[in-house]
Amino acid sequence: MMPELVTPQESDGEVRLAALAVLAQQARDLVDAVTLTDVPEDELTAVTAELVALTERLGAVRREGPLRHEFGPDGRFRHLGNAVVGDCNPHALPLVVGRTAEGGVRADLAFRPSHVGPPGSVHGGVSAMILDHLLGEAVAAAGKAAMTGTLSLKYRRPVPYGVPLLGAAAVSRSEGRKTWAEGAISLPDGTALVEATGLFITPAQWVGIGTDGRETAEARAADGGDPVEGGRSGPR
Ligand SMILES: CCCCCCCC/C=C\CCCCCCCC(=O)SCCNC(=O)CCNC(=O)[C@H](O)C(C)(C)COP(=O)(O)OP(=O)(O)OC[C@H]1O[C@@H](n2cnc3c(N)ncnc32)[C@H](O)[C@@H]1OP(=O)(O)O
Repeated sequence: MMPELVTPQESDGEVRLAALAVLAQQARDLVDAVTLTDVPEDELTAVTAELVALTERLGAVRREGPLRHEFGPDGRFRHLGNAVVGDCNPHALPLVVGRTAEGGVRADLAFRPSHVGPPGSVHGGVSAMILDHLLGEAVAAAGKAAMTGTLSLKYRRPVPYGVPLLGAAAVSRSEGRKTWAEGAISLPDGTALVEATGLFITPAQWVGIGTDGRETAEARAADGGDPVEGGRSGPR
């Protein structure tokens, strides 16, 4: 039988989303446990059988797609399903990004053993994913809604997992629809492990849309001052 499709609008109360975030965290802990487990084979088989049953229970009612960009109850734009920052996405660290006094962004982070690539250190693609997002957040902090056009990485030293690290990024310049940003993942003492530069491009159809998905004041003025009711929908 086909599972029933439930749209986000029908199912997403804040209490349910909070429960989903707890489930996502448990799933992250499960991934760590799978990555590091050394229990005997029969126990692996028994746990797998239980996980098959749990997977079926969760899949009994499925939504059409991952959680979308939306406005939270505090009026802030959020994306709980995001692969890097989404509290409800088990794939996300999740990264908690804050703004700096200088207009850039920063985030404390610690990679998990499941992020391993080369012996004892984090996969370069995982570092790239984090830096892509941080640079994008820096661009958003500068008021630009944009997507990554190019991303260039300099891997200076192996990135360890399981230890506190710092991610930071800031915009370096902006020209029309193009914005350049740079950033790094560093040890707490400031030693840079991976450095990134990127070009972010505001898609032509996003011109006049702010980083909260709503029409900007400039665009409203150009349109004759009529605000867009409820804002345009964000990227899916
Ligand atoms: C509804 C609004 C809601 C707003 C929401 C804002 C949220 C902010 C909040 C929170 C921050 C979150 C942070 C996220 C961070 C993560 C970001 C990602 O991972 S993004 C996924 C990976 N990137 C893609 O999938 C892009 C795929 N590519 C495209 O969609 C297009 O190619 C795009 C938008 C990059 C360019 O398309 P065109 O049609 O606008 O571009 P054309 O008009 O042809 O070119 C404009 C100029 O840009 C250059 N250009 C175009 N693409 C380029 C590229 N890839 N690299 C370098 N230059 C490029 C061109 O040569 C041209 O330059 P010349 O004006 O001639 O000087």
